[in-house]
Amino acid sequence: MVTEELLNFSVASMVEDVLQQNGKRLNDIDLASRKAQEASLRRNEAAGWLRKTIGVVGGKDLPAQPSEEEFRLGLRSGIILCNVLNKVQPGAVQKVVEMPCDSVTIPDDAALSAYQYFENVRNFLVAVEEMGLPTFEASDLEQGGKAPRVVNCVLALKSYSDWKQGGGNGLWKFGNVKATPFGKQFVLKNSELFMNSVSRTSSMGEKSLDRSLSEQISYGDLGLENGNMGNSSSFYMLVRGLLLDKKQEDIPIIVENMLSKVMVEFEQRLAAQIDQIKGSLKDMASLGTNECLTKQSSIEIEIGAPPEILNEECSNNKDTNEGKTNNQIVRQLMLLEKQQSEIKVLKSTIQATKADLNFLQMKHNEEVRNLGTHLQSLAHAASGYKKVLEENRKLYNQVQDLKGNIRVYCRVRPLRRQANGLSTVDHIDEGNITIITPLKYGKEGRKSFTFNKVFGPSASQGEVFSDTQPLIRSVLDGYNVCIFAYGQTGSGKTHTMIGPNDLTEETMGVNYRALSDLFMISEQRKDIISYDVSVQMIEIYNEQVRDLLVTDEIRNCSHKGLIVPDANIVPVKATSDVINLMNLGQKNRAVGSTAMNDRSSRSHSCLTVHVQGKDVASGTTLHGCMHLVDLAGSERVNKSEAVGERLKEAQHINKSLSALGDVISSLAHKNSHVPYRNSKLTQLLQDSLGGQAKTLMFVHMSPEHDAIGETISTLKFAERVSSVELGAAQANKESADVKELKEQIAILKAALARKEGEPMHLQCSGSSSPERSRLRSSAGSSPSCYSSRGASFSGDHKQRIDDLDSLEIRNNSASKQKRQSLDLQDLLMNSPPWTPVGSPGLKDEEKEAVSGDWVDKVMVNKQDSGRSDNTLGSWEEESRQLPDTFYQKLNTRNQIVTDDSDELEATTGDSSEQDFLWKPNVHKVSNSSNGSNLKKPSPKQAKSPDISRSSIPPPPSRRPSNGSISLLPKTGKQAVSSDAKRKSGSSK
Ligand SMILES: Nc1ncnc2c1ncn2[C@@H]1O[C@H](COP(=O)(O)OP(=O)(O)OP(=O)(O)O)[C@@H](O)[C@H]1O
Repeated sequence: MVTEELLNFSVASMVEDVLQQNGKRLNDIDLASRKAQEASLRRNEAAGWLRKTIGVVGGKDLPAQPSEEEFRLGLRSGIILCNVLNKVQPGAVQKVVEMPCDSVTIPDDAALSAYQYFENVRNFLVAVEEMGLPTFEASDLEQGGKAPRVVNCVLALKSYSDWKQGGGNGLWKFGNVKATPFGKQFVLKNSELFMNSVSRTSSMGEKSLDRSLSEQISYGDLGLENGNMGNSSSFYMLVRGLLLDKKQEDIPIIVENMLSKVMVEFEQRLAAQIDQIKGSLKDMASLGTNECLTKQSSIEIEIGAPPEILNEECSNNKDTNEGKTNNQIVRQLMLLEKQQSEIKVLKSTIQATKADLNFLQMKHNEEVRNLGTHLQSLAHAASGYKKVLEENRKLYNQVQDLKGNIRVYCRVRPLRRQANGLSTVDHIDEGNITIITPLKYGKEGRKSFTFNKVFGPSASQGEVFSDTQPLIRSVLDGYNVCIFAYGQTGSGKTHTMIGPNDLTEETMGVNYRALSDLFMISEQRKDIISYDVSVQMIEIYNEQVRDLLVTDEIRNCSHKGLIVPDANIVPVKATSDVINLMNLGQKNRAVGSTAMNDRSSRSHSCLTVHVQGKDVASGTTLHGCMHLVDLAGSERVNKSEAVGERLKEAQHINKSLSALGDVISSLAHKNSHVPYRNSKLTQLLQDSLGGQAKTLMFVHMSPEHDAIGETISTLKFAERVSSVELGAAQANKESADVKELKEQIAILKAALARKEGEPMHLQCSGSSSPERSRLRSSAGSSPSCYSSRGASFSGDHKQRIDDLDSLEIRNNSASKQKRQSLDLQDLLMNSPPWTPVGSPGLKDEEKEAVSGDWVDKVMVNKQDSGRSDNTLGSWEEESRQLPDTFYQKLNTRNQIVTDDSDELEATTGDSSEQDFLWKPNVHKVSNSSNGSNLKKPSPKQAKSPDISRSSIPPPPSRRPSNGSISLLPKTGKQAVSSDAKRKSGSSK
């Protein structure tokens, strides 16, 4: 419904305005032509409708577009009219008199039968009148009659018929005629023509006008109904006033004109109104969506029409852009509304999805928590498993240590670039390595080796060293340790032991790290034990031992063969000292370029670290020694393309390495004879391989395919090495009491010497080769001069002496201890029975002798006293002659708790010649109540070849007859002076 505000005019008032404005002008309209045209159109319409209703045959007498005359003639019989009426309103004319002949053929002037004429037309007019339709006079069908009246009647009937066909609902809008067939109908006579005119206008096909008029009337009706009839009477009066003085025929045209004006006015006002609405809509669009929609719906309510109608109204202005915009806005609003409802749906979907997600997340979190717990338990189990593995490994190593096995760690060098990424290593697993072998080496093309540990190509220097650390601790605990690197040339031995050329803290090798650790631990223990550390560095080059710690030129350590004690032994206080020394040693080392390695070591190098510790509280001393050996690499001379000097070097290297192989093989088979003396290298390593040292071998392998032959033989050799049992290592410790006892012995010796009455230095200088003599004399009786090989050695006596011709390896602390112990034995052997214990009155030089080369002096003294040719019998004899008080003294000291070096066993080997094998723990002199105290040898013991069971040393008869001087460890200067001494001795 359009309110006054929105549609701010009523149809009635508008019509009134138009009528008032235009009423006067209507009179001026020239209606003549229009009247004729109008009459013709109406007639044609009436004729056409009649023909159509009655059919072409029934209406054959009436042309489609008849003239006025033709129209009159066609209808004058009344037959067409009656039949049409009956079609529209069946039974309206009860009886239609048909003409005996075709009415057209009857001439106009021929008189129709009165019956025909009267009956049909009269019946028609009566029926029409009863229907309330406009009628005409029967005479209007006669010549000179008023045909337009007939036309009006027909068109009214048509109008009625249309209304009826449209359903006949409500009022017949043109006449208020009730659609009752025959009842009296009230017809407003005054409006009759007006209505007919309207009907006519409608039937003229002016559809748009008709529709507009209908709508106007509809709206008009609404206006009237709405009570805007305050001026309806004036509107009525106005119309009546306008039409009153008009001829009846002119009225339709006047009304029509008026209506046209009304229409124009109405359209103008409506357009203005729509513009106003559009403005409102634009405002709404600029407002929020919700307000917009609210406003839109309020407008819809007010207008009383759905948006489609509004759209339709707007579409009337299609040609204007504004109309389009309006359409768009409305559409957008609808779209917005639709979107809003969709958004609502989406929101609820999102809410549901969110709830689902929360649930899923909760579940997920729960699962993650469960997994976490599970994982934790797994990790716990895994760490437990790892711990067990680690424990197993430790236990295994402990068992190995107890058995004295040589530990073997395998290290694989990274592939060379030229190898194209093809490695012979299949996989590495803790202590196992599997290599891919050519078919000839194994059925499967795979071969596995087991070692204490295997390091892959990516293992860092730190990782490699970490498993070596416990050994370093052992050195400080008084053990002898040997770490040596073995492997084919170029397999990474020097890299492991020293590091690459460009040394950094990360790339430092075992040597540096070991020394660094040594100092670190000694620093940590300094409140309990004070340590002295000294270093030697030698190399074996072409079967010659050379001192590497010399600043001028590398020199052989001996004029004849090599005597290692002559090598510089340099005290060191800090890692930096060691680094400097090692750098010097490395510089002096024989290195050459081969086809296999740019920086190939052409010698075996050995860095020896001596550690002496003294327990601050108890005074107990310990001696540890560590050999760090970087062997020269084995090489196939054809591969290394060695010629000349290099070839000679290679031959020496290979020879010494094969000698090492022989030694290992003998040890593995527990042969009684081990061929140590076959090379300088095996002599050097004799302590470590045959003694009680803790020995570790780093076996290196090159992963390239062309090295597979060497790799397999290297790994096989390493496996054999790992099977060698050396016996459990023992710490070299001696108590303060033992030390004291030794001092007493020294005093005794000094006293003895004094008693002999000969100045020792004279005897000493009189010796043609004192060192050799000493070595020879002591070799048979004591291992004291064999420094690090100290406690145990095998091989025949002759061999030992021969070994000494060429090599004397600097004694370590353990051997010093042994020597001291054996000095006691010497004393026992050589002291005359009358020698008083603890002879008083030592002179200053005697005291000096005690603290210095007392062993040499004593030995020389003994030798010169003519006892060097002692036989076993005479030695026993002499031993027995020792006063009981001496043994009492020893036993009352009750403190001769010695380590391995004090416990010795002389035994006969399988060889024809008598071997002396010094073994640990055979005899222990202890203060335990039932312990075996040092006793005077019984005659039985003396005779028995099982002298080894006695704590008494081997017979002096084994000693060389000539005098000898055994050298104690000396530091740099001492070594040089000793060397000079030796030289002068030899020249004599
Ligand atoms: N673990 C490693 N990581 C990186 N490079 C390595 C490793 N091992 C060895 N190399 C490199 O391989 C080359 C040969 O190594 P190295 O000189 O140590 O071999 P070698 O066994 O001592 O040889 P030779 O017996 O001929 O003296 C060197 O350039 C070295 O830096």
